[in-house]
Amino acid sequence: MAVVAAALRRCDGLWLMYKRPEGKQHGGLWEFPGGKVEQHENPRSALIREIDEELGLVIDEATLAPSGFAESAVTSAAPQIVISLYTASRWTGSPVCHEGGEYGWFTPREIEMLEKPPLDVVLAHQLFAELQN
Ligand SMILES: Nc1nc2c([nH]c(=O)n2[C@H]2C[C@H](O)[C@@H](COP(=O)(O)OP(=O)(O)OP(=O)(O)O)O2)c(=O)[nH]1
Repeated sequence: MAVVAAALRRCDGLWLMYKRPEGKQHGGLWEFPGGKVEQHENPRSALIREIDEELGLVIDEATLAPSGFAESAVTSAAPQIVISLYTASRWTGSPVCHEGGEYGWFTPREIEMLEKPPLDVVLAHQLFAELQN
């Protein structure tokens, strides 16, 4: 299953993380916001839809920059998840959690400490290691 996620960077250098609503898979954990790519969509249009639905932010496709990739193990128990991460530093609007959950703005060091779903741990490592180089 293809999943897309956004690393939203504010001009003061803080990054947005989304806390998934309790009761959902990975409820209460902090992730890079995003969701599943539907059949008729490409990854960027899916991400723009998800960020609008989840947080009410409007992002221009052209400003998204690919910045990470993670995949779950292949097993017979569940479909494999493949997540593509895109960075954005421009959008329109202020975040509002339309689907429950909450959001916060964090430094990379704070994000390392947040409790995250397994693939978001990988994405955070990749993103912040790349930025330090
Ligand atoms: N971000 C993230 N998602 C993961 C991980 N592992 C894993 O199975 N997923 C799954 C959970 C969801 O099925 C999907 C992310 O899509 P989503 O955010 O739209 O999920 P959701 O439960 O809100 O969607 P829905 O079924 O309610 O439509 O990826 C992980 O480590 N990080």
